[in-house]
Amino acid sequence: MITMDDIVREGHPSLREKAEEVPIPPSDEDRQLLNDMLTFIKNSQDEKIADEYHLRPGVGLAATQLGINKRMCAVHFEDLKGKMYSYGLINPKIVSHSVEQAYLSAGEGCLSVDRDVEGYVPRNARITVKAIGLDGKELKLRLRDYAAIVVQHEIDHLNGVMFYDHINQSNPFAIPDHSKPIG
Ligand SMILES: O=C(O)C[C@@H](Cc1ccccc1)[C@H](O)SCc1ccccc1
Ligand code: NI
Repeated sequence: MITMDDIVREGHPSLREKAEEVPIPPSDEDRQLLNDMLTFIKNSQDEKIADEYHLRPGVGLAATQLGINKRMCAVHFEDLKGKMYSYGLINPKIVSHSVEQAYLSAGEGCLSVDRDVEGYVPRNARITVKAIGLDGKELKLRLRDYAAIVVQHEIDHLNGVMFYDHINQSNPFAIPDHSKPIG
């Protein structure tokens, strides 16, 4: 079972590495790891389990946050309209995106960052992602707003990018052009 002890924190080199593509078809070991990552996120959202194992609630997790240099991430969340997203993504790739940007009004956090970092994180408002799913089949996701933000946060982790890299350092709450607040 993955717990917070398995999640590397700021300063760990894995968070700044570009992760390696996963060989396709994914091995049973890789699929098991990705399933364990998805289970961690679900557990982190279960009050009883999260309390018992001291899990920080999360909506996504990337393999690089476990110190594992593989292009895999998992997401499990409801968007602001109540639509459920629950995916293990292998070799995810953003194949197209909107010019329009979006940012979470509350800013972002990270399970690998044990501090609050204030400021807006501008991201693409709409993205199309291609990946291999947990079942080993190709999948294509068209995501917008909150869902697009979560998946971009995770794909960033696979490229060694942290959410605060996107924050305007001279004015963290500057509203980027062509961007809209979410939440
Ligand atoms: O560190 C991670 O990758 C997991 C993040 C993902 C994330 C944070 C902010 C915005 C989009 C994605 C954790 O989920 S941070 C904690 C959290 C929990 C619920 C909702 C938002 C953020
Ligand atoms: Ni993160």
